Amino acid sequence: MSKFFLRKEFWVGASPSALRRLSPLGHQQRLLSSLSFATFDVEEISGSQPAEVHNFVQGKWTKSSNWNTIVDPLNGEPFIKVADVNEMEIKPFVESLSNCPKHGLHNPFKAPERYLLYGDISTKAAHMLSQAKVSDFFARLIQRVSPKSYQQALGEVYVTRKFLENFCGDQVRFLARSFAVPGNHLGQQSHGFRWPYGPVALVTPFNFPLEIPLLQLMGALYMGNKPVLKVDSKVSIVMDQMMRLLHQCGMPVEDVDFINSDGKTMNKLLSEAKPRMTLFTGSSRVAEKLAIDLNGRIKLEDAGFDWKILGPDVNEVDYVAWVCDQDAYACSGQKCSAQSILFMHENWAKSSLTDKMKGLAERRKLEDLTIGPVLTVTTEAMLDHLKSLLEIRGSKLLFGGEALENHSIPKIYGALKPTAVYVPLEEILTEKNFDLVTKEIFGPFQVVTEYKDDQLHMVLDALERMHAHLTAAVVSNNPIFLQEVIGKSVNGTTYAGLRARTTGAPQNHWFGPAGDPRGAGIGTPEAIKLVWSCHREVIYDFGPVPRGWEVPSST
Ligand SMILES: NC(=O)c1ccc[n+]([C@@H]2O[C@H](COP(=O)([O-])OP(=O)(O)OC[C@H]3O[C@@H](n4cnc5c(N)ncnc54)[C@H](O)[C@@H]3O)[C@@H](O)[C@H]2O)c1
Repeated sequence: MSKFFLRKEFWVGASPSALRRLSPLGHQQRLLSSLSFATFDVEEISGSQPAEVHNFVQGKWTKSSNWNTIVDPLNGEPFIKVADVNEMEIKPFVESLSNCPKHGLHNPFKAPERYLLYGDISTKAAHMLSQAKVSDFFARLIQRVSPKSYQQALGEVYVTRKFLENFCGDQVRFLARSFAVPGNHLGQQSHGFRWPYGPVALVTPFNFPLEIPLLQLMGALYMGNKPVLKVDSKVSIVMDQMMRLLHQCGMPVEDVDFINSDGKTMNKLLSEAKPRMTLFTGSSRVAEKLAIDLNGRIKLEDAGFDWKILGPDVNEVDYVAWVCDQDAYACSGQKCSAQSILFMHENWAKSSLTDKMKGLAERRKLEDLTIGPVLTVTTEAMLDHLKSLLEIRGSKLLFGGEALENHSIPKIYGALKPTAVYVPLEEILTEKNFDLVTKEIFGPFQVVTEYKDDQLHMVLDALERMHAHLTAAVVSNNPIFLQEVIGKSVNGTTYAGLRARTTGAPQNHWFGPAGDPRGAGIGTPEAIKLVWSCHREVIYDFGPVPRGWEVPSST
């Protein structure tokens, strides 16, 4: 994350309440410039003034019989009420989806002007997000529900805006570019088209409340589908506001339904509405269940146990230590691409790398949210995991390993200092320890290990045995080393070279797992086409029938 972000010193030392006021705009200016699409002032959401999140179905905002109360992750105050649809209330959503035919809302033979419409909507939405008061609104809203530093939250808004800019003008129709191949005789030609699935569903997690749902939603719409969107209720307030912005930018109200519910109700909706395709982003546990329930009509972006290998060539130790710190601990480790395990060549182990990583980790503080609440793993669970790892022979705590202090983060969430634990490579590979060591802890937690030249095959064996193949980094400028590691691994998004990282996921490169036919992608034209459209071949065969043609004998 780079220069477009705020100067770092601007944030250092800010108290949580001061942080609320700190943004490029400042509190006063923000109050003066209320936003036409927004239904609240982001700074005013509190226990005494809770914000509401509604559902959107069949062209209208609706409430439901129950409210799900979300607590402020920084102080436990109930601060957001989400209209929670229960299993008896899903009918309008099922009906709405079933109104969309399999051939979609548009395709190359139907309503092609909608490709242009979505180019226009993207232009307008990108323009709105380029306004400082709008990007600040979304960055602050993200921070309130999924606490991360302002730079990280603004980075999410920035990537979203750049994605929209990429699909302005004619770029949406170029996504549906077809190709033709000459046939066997005059009048025959085969054409390959990108075809929508029609009714589709999109389920997304809490950690990127804007970027993941918006990028996938627009991809679905660009290709001619009608999606029902479900975002984790803890953070769905962000897409509630984004839906309103998109409506203002001209998105037809019938095009997207937006539901707030628990996982069980969503599971029922999917089973009843039978979307032709579902994109699921979240844990592997739910992903595998849905794959069965939906008979395989699903694409997945699931868990990440992401690895980084430092090759034998040691260079730029400060830089590599900083990237390790960002990869493991930015967003309190709650990126699916977060560095979960670091394999250091012994040359790096002899350098000052881990000391520098420790120093950088210790700079992180709750005041500026460079470390903060962990929304799906409790402190106790993380400390228990650490304890189990420390029981492995030869393992040791490198740094962290303690709960955060002096905070009001509610007990349902986790609060842990950035933690690294060393486990010997030989021990990682044992049958007894492997699953434990390679368990994804969705928090500020990483395993560190060391290998020698003649142990690279053991590192490669560990990669082969892992279940998730999302992101990876091979930190080396030695092409032979890179060739060896890349050639013997599968991760879908692999960074290679001295500056390699595991996180980042900007809009300009593919992000997604590999090695699984159900694997989805996000961000690029290729990702959109793969996830949100299928291939249809139309073979034109106009004739003429050759002069003098006669009925041949049967074959
Ligand atoms: N691969 C990626 O691109 C990517 C991106 C972000 C997060 N993740 C992964 O997501 C996980 C963290 O998110 P989480 O723990 O909140 O995930 P989760 O699987 O618990 O929840 C994800 C979403 O699924 C919904 N859900 C839960 N059960 C459901 C069911 N039975 N049917 C339908 N929907 C259901 C939830 O309400 C939520 O909206 C981590 O494993 C992380 O690696 C992956």
